[in-house]
Amino acid sequence: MAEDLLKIEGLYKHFLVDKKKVEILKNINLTIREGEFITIVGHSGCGKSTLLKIIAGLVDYEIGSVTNNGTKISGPDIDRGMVFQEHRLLPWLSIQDNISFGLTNVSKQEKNRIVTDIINLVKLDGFENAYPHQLSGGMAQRAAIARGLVTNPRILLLDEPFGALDALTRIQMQKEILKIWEKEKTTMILVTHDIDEAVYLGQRIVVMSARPGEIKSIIDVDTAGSKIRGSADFAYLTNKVYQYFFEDEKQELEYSI
Ligand SMILES: Nc1ncnc2c1ncn2[C@@H]1O[C@H](COP(=O)(O)OP(=O)(O)OP(=O)(O)O)[C@@H](O)[C@H]1O
Repeated sequence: MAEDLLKIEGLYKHFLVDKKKVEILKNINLTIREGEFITIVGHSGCGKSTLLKIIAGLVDYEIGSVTNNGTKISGPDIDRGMVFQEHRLLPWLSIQDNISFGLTNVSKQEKNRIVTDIINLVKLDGFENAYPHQLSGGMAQRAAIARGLVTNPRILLLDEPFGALDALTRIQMQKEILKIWEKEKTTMILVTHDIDEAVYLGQRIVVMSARPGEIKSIIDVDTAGSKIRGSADFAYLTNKVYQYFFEDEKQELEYSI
């Protein structure tokens, strides 16, 4: 059994908007084990990105505790890489320079070796010297994933990484991120509003309520069949998430009839 790595306990978060307190996250409790692939699915605005940013150390919180390997998270660290929906590559740097940007304290030779390996991993060989505008959306997102992985983080946080891609590229990228996860064994936490994606990628699926985001359910994806789109297991799981996802709306609908 893998070790517990990330522990979120009794986490609450609010933002002040127009001097008014807006509750964003409510009593989040979640323990993530080393090497797990966790997907977090929830309605737009339920606080998924905020939760990821708190784990990344980019946003603070009022109540609760978030620890990484027993240490309270108090800011960003190379231990936690992040990939956003937009690739955020620097347009004036080549792909290899973008990827190696965060690599400090290594010799030039070591840097070249690491970047070559990671470029192979994300299948961008031949495009080392290209610039971001010369890549397709999927390729740019692969470069962003490479940049997130280049420091060999223990945890990779993925905030809707495939959200801006067309449906076919998205499916391709989902397959690729699974292969990368299987090879690198990095703990991955991916936020999405796509139920299909959450089921296909996650070993556990965290389903959140609408804002203020609370965890409604954590679903284990434990059969091989559940990774095969079109299988009965896959359909069963997507339906299960769907039920949780639209529970509130169903209730509202029932009340209004
Ligand atoms: N810096 C901020 N200041 C004030 N409010 C914020 C800030 N960041 C986020 N919010 C608000 O917090 C809520 C949750 O935002 P968040 O981006 O975490 O949601 P999300 O679930 O990731 O949504 P989406 O799927 O649409 O990206 C939203 O209502 C948003 O307006």
